[in-house]
Order: sequence, then structure tokens, then C-alpha cells
Amino acid sequence: MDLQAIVDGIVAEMQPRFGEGKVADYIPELARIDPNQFGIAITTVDGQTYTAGHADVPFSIQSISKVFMLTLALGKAGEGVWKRVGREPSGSSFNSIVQLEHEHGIPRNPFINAGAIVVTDMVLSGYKPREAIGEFLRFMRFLADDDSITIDHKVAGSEQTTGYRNFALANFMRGFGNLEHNVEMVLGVYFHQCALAMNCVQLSHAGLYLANRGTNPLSGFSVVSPKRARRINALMLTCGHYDGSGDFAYRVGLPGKSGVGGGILAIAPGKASIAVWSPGLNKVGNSALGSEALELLASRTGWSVFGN
Ligand SMILES: NC(=O)CC[C@H](N)C(=O)O
Repeated sequence: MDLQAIVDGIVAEMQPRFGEGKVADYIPELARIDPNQFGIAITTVDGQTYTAGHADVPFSIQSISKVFMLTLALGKAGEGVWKRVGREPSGSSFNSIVQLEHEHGIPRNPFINAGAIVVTDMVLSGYKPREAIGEFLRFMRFLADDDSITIDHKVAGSEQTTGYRNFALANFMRGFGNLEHNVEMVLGVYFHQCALAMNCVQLSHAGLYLANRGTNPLSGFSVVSPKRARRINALMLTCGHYDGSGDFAYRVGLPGKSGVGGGILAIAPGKASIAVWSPGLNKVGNSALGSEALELLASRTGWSVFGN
């Protein structure tokens, strides 16, 4: 299979449509991003990387960080994580508060904002916020084997001043006793993890452990057990695209996690880690062209986990 020809073909097909969708404008710093950008990178488990388009332009990974923070929290708290957050798709938008009251402050899953805020609270345990942010940054540099990865402090600051809904979610959960640390501390870490800037190549490297039974084939390091990698993939498949998760599974058929920066990390277990980025979002807040590109990729590679 000629993966280079596949990614080149996808970019050529997407090019006339660059700019489609709507950039996230509720975070002022993200509203300024040029929507006419599109990048894709595939890294296979045998270590080859194939890129096309703007694959080396850094973007805000936003909610894709939730996969990596969950990995850290599982390492710290093990199955105890699931006492404080569920594993079911929410069927609601990423920043919804409605289910939280009925479900006594226990968020549906770790990939909606409420769930991710609880996960961040777990990672923060025993640390100062600055240390937890440092641990996350080190982890990402280690996974991608790239020390040039940084946090965009302007984006973090922008969210800090406008993240009213996240403050509401966090306060609500603290009221139910499901946050151990004060809201400002937890959200300080959460906004910084979301503001990590990575390009498609770096992100495809960072996700590789999930495609390779928990071990990063580039470094040989075991990040998580095969069982845990499988389970994180299951959560990405069922919950990684908020209330668009069912549609993404139907159209693409791969575990994936999106972010409002326009990035998507998709995992083809046993085969490859794929990162796409295009800032324009669809109605549910997932990259419009990114989702379509992955649909093309899955059909051209036959990589859907549901068969080809
Ligand atoms: N879907 C997302 O990427 C949301 C992340 C964003 N930082 C927020 O909390 O609103």
C-alpha cells in the first residue's frame, strides 16, 4: 500500500475546500487562526512517517490532551479512576452540564470537559499545579521524542479569562465532592494541557503507543500495558468525538480524539497512528475536513476496526 500516495491524494482532494467549517471562536486566541490550513501525518508501527499539507505547523491540541492525561491518571490511580468518572458516551456537547446534576457530579466519560477536569484533578494529586503541568509536558515530549514541544501560554491565558463554562462545571463537581483541589488550581492545569502546541508529525508519534499494544515502537519504551492501550482505544472509539462519536465510528471506524483546535488523533490498532489538522469545525465541534479526510483514509487503507 502506498501511504504517501494516499496522503497526497487526500490533500489534493481537500485543497479546494480548505477553510470549510468554523474555527472555535469562544476561545479568543483560537479565533485568530487562519482556517485555510490542512495537515496530515501517518506514522506506522514500523516507524515510517508519511506527511502531506501543513503537517509541520503547530496547532493547539486542546481536547486531544485528554487522552494523554487519562493515560497519566490511570498510571497513578489505576482502576480507581472509574470511581469518579464513567465510561459511557454522553450524547451531549463537550461542555454540557445537564447530566451532571442527575448523576451526582460523576461525569459520563473522561473525554467530555467535565470528565477531563476530574482526570486533571487526579493527575494534580500530590503536586503543585506548575509541577503537574511540567509532568504533562515532559510526558508529551517523551512520547513524541521531541523536546521542542511547548505550551502556548497565550492560548492558556485566553481560556483562563473566558472559560466560564469550565468554571461552572468544575464548581458544580466540587459541590458534589468530586474535585479534591480548588477549582482555580485544577483549571489552571487543564487550560495549560489544552494549550499544548504540536504539529501532526509530533502528534502521530505521540499516539503510537496506542497503535502498538502500549509500547512506543520508535523508542521501545512501554507506556502502558496492552490491555490498557486496548481500553483507551475503546473509550476513544465510543466517546472521543462527543455527540459525534457514533457518526465518526460509522464513517471512519477508528478510535479517535478530536480537539477544538481542529486536530484529530486516530488510531489504527496494530497499524498506525494518524494525526490530521484543519481548524474549521463542524456543528459538534470536530474538525470538518479532518473528519472527512479520515473517512477517505479509512476507506483507502481498509483500516477500519470493523473490517474492510
Ligand atoms: N473540545 C475541546 O477541545 C474543548 C477544550 C477546550 N479547552 C475547552 O475546555 O473548552
